[in-house]
Amino acid sequence: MTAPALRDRESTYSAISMKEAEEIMQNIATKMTKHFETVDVNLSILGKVVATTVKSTENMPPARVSTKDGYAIIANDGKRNKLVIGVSLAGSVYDGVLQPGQCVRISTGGIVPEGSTAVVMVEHTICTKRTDGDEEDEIQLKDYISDGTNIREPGSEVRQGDVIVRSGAKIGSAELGILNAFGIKKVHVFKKPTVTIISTGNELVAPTTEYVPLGMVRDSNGPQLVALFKEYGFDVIDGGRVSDDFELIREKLEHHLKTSDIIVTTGGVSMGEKDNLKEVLKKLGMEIQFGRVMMKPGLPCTVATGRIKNADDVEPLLKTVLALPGNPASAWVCSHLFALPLLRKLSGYQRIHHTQIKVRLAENIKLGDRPEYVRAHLEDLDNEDFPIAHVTGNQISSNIGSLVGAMALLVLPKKENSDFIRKNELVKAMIL
Ligand SMILES: Nc1nc2c(c(=O)[nH]1)N[C@H]1C(S)=C(S)[C@@H](COP(=O)(O)OP(=O)(O)OC[C@H]3O[C@@H](n4cnc5c(N)ncnc54)[C@H](O)[C@@H]3O)O[C@H]1N2
Ligand code: MOO
Repeated sequence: MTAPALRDRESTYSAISMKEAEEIMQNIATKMTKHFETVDVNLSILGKVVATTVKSTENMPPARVSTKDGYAIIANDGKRNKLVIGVSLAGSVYDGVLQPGQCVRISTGGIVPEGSTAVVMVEHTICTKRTDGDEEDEIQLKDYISDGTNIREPGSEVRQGDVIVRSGAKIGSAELGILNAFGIKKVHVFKKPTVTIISTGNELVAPTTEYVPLGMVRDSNGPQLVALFKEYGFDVIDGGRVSDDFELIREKLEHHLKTSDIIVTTGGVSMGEKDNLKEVLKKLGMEIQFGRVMMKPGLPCTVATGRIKNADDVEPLLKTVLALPGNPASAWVCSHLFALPLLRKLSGYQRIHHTQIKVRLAENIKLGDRPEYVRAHLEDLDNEDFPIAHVTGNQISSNIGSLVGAMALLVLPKKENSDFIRKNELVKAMIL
């Protein structure tokens, strides 16, 4: 480690624009290996992305099915009175053949018997004869109906061989539903990448610490980021805390690089005399892709890549370390802007960035000398076309309170002609 008096007095990393940083991340995402797996169709696959298109193996519906409770009839037999000759309820099939002047009582989902051409709703009939007071013998149609009424034809919804879930689709309730409807037992999906979270800093103590000595800080970044990536459905390893010691950080990173695709660290990336992360990454043979980004919060946000051999991999794989600033708001915002899109891309998602909408400012906001991602709470008002954005308090990067209740990141430019962006102006917001 360099002695304080000999350290660089200017950062050796020029601050690149957000656009450049995003392009570099895109490039990394393209180069990193995607993993695949074949999994059983059950609830645990929610959120995974399908890698091989799934086609139906049968027609839906498989046979002619009634869409109403009523009577299967021959529509054009010219007879309004029909003899009730049997029953076809959902789950039990009438296997005779219908003749003119006959009908079969049928329920929604019941198989329409052979010979029948339509189903008349019970509401459109009168019972004209009954046995023992309760068994229907004959019904009368109030009106004639046409052929095909209230019948789902075989394959009318999905034909055998049709695509039911396309490659690239994220499995949600609808996809899980249709896979079950067709009895698909296994699907080939993108394997979710593994991300490890590590907090660095001599000052860190366990979040459960009751009396925190002066100068020490409870580690909130660790649990916060573990929770963030879990919230978005990724496989997260909690790598715990490590002091600012160069060797200890190196050992911890080396250990976790073997089992993770991505590591997110917090702390130790700025100009402090204990800010070792960039040097450790270089020592591990990784290439720093960028070391500062012209953004607030998150100026010293650092990303490095390197080919690392997994214990069981023959070929070394490209791994990425996102070394994020220790300030809680910086770590959280940079995780949203850089880590989540990368994780999504590796998981096979088509849309990797947060949705952007326009929102109306509830107050004046002072612009800074860097483009800024301001945390905001959104309110929907009946008489307003756009959601109203309320800033979540003091936006200093150390203010963890600014993250609570944040539903969006307002994308604000740096100050040019005006120091302020005014109340009621429309600005872009990333929905979280
Ligand atoms: N001379 C300069 N100083 C600083 C610069 C600069 O350009 N020149 N940049 C500032 C900016 S911007 C940021 S952001 C911070 C980032 O610093 P580091 O990444 O090196 O972070 P640390 O110094 O380790 O920590 C900053 C702050 O955050 C607290 N922290 C750290 N880890 C955690 C954690 N796991 N849980 C909760 N809080 C944490 C830490 O105690 C510090 O208060 O640097 C500026 N300085
Ligand atoms: O870039 Mo830092 O996150 O402003 O304090």
